[in-house]
Amino acid sequence: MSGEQNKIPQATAKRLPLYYRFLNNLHHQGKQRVSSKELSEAVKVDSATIRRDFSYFGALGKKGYGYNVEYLLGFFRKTLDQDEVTKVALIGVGNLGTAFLHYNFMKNNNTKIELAFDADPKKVGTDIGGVPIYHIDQLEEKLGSASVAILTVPSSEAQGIAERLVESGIVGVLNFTPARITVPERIRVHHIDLAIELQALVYFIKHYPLEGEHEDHNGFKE
Ligand SMILES: NC(=O)c1ccc[n+]([C@@H]2O[C@H](COP(=O)([O-])OP(=O)(O)OC[C@H]3O[C@@H](n4cnc5c(N)ncnc54)[C@H](O)[C@@H]3O)[C@@H](O)[C@H]2O)c1
Repeated sequence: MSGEQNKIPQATAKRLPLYYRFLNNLHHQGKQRVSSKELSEAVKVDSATIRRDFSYFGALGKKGYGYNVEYLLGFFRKTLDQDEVTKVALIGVGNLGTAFLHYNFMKNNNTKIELAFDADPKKVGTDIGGVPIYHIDQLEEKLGSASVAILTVPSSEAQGIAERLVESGIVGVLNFTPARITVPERIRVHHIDLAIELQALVYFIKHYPLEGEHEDHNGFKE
């Protein structure tokens, strides 16, 4: 996301892929318009938030008409750089990595795992779901124009591999290992830890019981 969209608040920007996925489905079903209420029920974000979010992109729904699906999709595609495929590399083809390779990310957006790396000679030279697996020693040679990497290696390997990725021009890392990696400030790292998410969910259930209030999918009240 870049350029003129700099002014969109981060909370709004985070919801864009969610909106995009739903609108894309509507588009495939041949729907031309959608109301904020329909959107709200589908993506579980309250309609006031949706209206505020959409106002940042100059999409003003009309009363009794709703939003034009095609206009919104066009906007999202541009904002999320969906016209261009972002090439993703996956490092570590174990339990988790294999599952990701089987999942077809392209179904909903233009982010695609193009290649994978592993240290296990039994895996090198094979492919999963059409994604070739190279030896980690070939990282620098094969990475090509991939700009994002998914890290699904043992945590002890994470820092070393992250450094090599940064050296090779990767600008974003989706880190599934429990290791907190240190990278230069210009590199964006998103950390995903199911154990921590589960613990947080259980804590929220206990301490913040819902009383019919709407929360976004990260549990934040609007
Ligand atoms: N984020 C989560 O919610 C979550 C859930 C489960 C596991 N994990 C983490 O994800 C990581 C992977 O878990 P898993 O169950 O798939 O493990 P796994 O042992 O099945 O897979 C790890 C893979 O990494 C490869 N590998 C090892 N060293 C390497 C190196 N230097 N370079 C390239 N590849 C290398 C191994 O050959 C193996 O194929 C672990 O760090 C684990 O703690 C995270």
